[in-house]
Amino acid sequence: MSGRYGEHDVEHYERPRRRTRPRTKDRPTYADAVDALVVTVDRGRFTLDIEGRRVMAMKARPLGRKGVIVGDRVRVVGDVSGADGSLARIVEVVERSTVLRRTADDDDPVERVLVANATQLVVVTALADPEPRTRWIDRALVAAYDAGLTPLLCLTKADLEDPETLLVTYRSLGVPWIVTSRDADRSIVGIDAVRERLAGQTSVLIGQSGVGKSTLVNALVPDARRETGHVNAVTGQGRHTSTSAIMLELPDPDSDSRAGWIIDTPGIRSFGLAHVQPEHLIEAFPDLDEMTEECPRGCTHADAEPECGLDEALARGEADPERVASFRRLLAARSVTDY
Ligand SMILES: Nc1nc2c(ncn2[C@@H]2O[C@H](COP(=O)(O)OP(=O)(O)OP(=O)(O)O)[C@@H](O)[C@H]2O)c(=O)[nH]1
Ligand SMILES: [Zn+2]
Repeated sequence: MSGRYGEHDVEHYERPRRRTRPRTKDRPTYADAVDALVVTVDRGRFTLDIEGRRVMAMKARPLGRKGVIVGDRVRVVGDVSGADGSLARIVEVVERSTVLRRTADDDDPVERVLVANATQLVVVTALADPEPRTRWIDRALVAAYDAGLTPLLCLTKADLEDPETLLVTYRSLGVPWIVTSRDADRSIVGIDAVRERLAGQTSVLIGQSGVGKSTLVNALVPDARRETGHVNAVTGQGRHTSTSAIMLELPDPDSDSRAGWIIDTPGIRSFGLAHVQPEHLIEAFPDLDEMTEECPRGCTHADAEPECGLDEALARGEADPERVASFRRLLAARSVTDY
């Protein structure tokens, strides 16, 4: 740590006030700051990963009201030792490559940015117990496509129900999927395949209550509970963090290194999707997007739109009716409330 960035001179590297959107490049005053990754957020305190160390930090004043969320890559100054009682300061948030967000909805009145820089959204659904809810899956997929994350359907409890019934609904969308089940000895069949799909990725796992998400996380990250310290010894329940997201290292079983990152989302059960624009959603389906070039201005590409290019492509026999129908189902899922 350099004396220049001691405890008390935070103001000295405050940026000129007129610049509202700072870029990462021209910031010579932060030259001594180190790179870190935000792994948890809890009431204004941030747990960072710095070269494998866990370091507590808070926002420095220059950041103002700018949000810092799980998955953010940040620059920090101050005490970055991670020693007990130490506290570093976050002076900068590096531009995010992706942002997973939710609009305010019935469950949560505030629009939130949930997770930064994730690459994959793993939609965990049980094939039975509880019954799969396709509306909910559709909404999760919309959130993934809108955020630019690759979706992965993870279908659990295949020991209770054949996955085929559910898969027919998603095949024409081309959603990648993976199936797990529980063996007689209670081990999870398919966990190695899941691990392979998570390697090299930063994967957000979401699922409704009881689908087996914790079972998966515990199988993938053997010391997940210890690492997060989020399980209350009395109730066995996780303590709620303000973003309800926790970043965990996915160990590589064949080496000491890390295979990827998992972001568990206890408490995130729904997605408000009011922010999703049809024009943006269709970009996740380049073949369909191409067919909408001649659409009337403002066309949402929904069923009832007059002269929608999707209908014209269907009429010419150039579009797969099931794929168009599935895309339109996703479009409609943006605004349903009974999921
Ligand atoms: N039959 C069967 N049961 C499973 C499987 N995976 C998990 N379970 C059971 O399903 C129940 C719910 O699993 P959890 O991992 O706690 O589910 P969760 O999604 O984390 O649910 P919350 O804790 O409410 O968020 C538990 O009783 C598990 O033992 C599976 O592949 N097959
Ligand atoms: Zn259209």
